[in-house]
Amino acid sequence: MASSHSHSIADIKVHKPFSSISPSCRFNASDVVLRFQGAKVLMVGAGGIGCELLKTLALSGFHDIHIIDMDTIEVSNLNRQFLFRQSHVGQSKAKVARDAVLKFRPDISITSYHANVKDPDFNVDFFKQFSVVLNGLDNLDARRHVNRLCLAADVPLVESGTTGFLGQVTVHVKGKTECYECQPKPAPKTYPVCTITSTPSKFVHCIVWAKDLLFAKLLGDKNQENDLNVRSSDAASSSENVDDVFERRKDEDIEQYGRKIFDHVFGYNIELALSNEETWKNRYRPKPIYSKDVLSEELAPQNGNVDKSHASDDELTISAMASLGMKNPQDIWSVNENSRIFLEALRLFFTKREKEVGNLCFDKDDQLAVEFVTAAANIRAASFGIPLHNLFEAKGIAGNIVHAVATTNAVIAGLIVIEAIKVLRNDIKSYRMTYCLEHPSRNMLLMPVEPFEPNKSCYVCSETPLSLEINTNRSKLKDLVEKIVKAKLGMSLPLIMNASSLLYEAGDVEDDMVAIYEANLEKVLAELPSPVTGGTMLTIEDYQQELKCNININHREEFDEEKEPDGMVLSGWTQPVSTPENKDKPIGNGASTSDATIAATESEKDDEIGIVSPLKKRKLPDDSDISKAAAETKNHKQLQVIDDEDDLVVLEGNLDGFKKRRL
Ligand SMILES: Nc1ncnc2c1ncn2[C@@H]1O[C@H](COP(=O)(O)OP(=O)(O)OP(=O)(O)O)[C@@H](O)[C@H]1O
Ligand SMILES: [Zn+2]
Repeated sequence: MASSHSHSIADIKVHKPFSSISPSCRFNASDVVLRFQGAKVLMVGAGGIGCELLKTLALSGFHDIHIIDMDTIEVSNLNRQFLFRQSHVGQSKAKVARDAVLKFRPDISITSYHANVKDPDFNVDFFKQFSVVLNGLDNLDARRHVNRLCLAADVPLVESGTTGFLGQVTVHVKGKTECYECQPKPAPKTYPVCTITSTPSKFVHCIVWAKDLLFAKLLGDKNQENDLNVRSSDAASSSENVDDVFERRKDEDIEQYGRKIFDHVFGYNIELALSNEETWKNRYRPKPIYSKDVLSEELAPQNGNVDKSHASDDELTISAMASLGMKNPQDIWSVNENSRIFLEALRLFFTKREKEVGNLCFDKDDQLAVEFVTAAANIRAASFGIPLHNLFEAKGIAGNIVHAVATTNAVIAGLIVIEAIKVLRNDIKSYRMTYCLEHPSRNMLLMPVEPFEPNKSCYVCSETPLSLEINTNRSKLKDLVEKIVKAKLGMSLPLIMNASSLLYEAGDVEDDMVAIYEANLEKVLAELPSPVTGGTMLTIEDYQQELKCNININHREEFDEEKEPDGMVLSGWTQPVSTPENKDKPIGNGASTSDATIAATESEKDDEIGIVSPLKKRKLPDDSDISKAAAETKNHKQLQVIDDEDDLVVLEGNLDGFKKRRL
């Protein structure tokens, strides 16, 4: 490798893989190699992006890579997580990924951790040992956690995400660029409970009802609050405790029980709802459906006539479709077929998976659960005049599935490594956040944008994020409240890692007082949306009514949709914030879709994730910026697409004299 760098050649160990990418790279090669050798890299996530990333890092000359992933390999990962094979199913992703890469790069060091990155072992000191952290995660919660640890440890973070054809890579360096949380990340779309329980108008509403209410009520934790019966319990006669309907009596035949549930939720509840004329003045009036109307007694006799020979005893393969001889997940079932699947799935849960009943959570990889939810959603859809969907579609909606595209992951992994190299070179001026687009924009498929500066009012990375005004004359109380609020709102970096346990100094305040304030504050703070996006006044009173303190929180700016560029809306990452449907509801923390609120990401065809056109550009480079960026990356391999032709064309090498290569 030709180099005029001042290090002696003996210092420079040139690695074949690196030399193979270096000719088109404007980095000073020897400098980078040296840094690579000393660089200790932490990767979080060994999934779709992670597998690509580990391979690219290893082939780019990185020598010391640590990788954390909490998952084991599933069959559904094999189509794109190419380091894994069928025989690895059930094994640790981090470990198998490590072993696979060591086979072709035996001379490097890869350390794997089969663990949750939120484990306390991965603390600030652990993070401090790394030169850069690279995220290949799939959820907001873990991303936030890593962001905060990187800030606390002062280690640069390269963050990434993909959804189908869309992808994003961003660089977060404390004090230099915005942190991952400088811009609030909107929560998954939520639906008002009444839309779900009473007035569904889209298939996704029926799916949410079937999954989060009916499935949860019949098969999940009985102690969880559940709005399934919200309407009927309002109107129910006092003679019947409606909750008893869902309990299976000891002597009750499973077929009888299934029909009782069916008639209650699809028949009786709809009739009750219809009794409120006001609701239906401007709406489609739903039709009650009773089992006797859609199923003849012979079709589903008391003891069942189904062919059970198909049903396997392996939990995740027990299938109502198999047991009814229905094979194609892309067939749309009739109401009769949906009703048979509904009853059969319920029967199979209560007979073959009895032990799990009461503990089940919906899982898109659980065949029987998907069948049950598909059937229940379809019967409800039929009742409300909503078009029925097949199992494949219903599964996609229920599991918020946007099919992963392996190529996007590979492109994003490459970009992560490019940014990591810039970070190691401390080449701040050339940091870019890069968007991978579904359709080329201004002839570009990859859209580089200069990173933002830190948001001065970001409550995570700025020094004085929230102003607290505490009106109390007892300074100890003031301290305590401040600490608790800090811990709860995540304002102080090391403390937020312990958000669940409140921090106070022993001896400051008496224990019983602390307990009282804790309880009271927990309650108040729990109501705060997080991240906070609107002005809120907290009033905290202690139980003894002796003290009163008001906390006035000056919130950072509201999320500005205008700043988000076209089409860059990633599930669980960057999404539009509010829709008329949910604008009155507080925005949750987006970390989970399984909490008490009914949440789902809209993924119906007519409203697909990622195609959000009304949004304006964020801080896109103007044409001169683009040519500047192009000039800066002149010698890089460029991946671009010409959009005036249908064929995908890759521009290779230097942009001045590029040659087109047809794919
Ligand atoms: N808190 C966490 N600690 C460690 N690893 C995590 C954490 N959260 C997510 N991950 C890992 O991040 C990876 C994300 O990869 P990816 O987006 O490809 O998801 P997947 O679970 O492999 O695939 P899919 O969800 O599409 O079936 C997963 O392997 C997951 O285990
Ligand atoms: Zn920030």
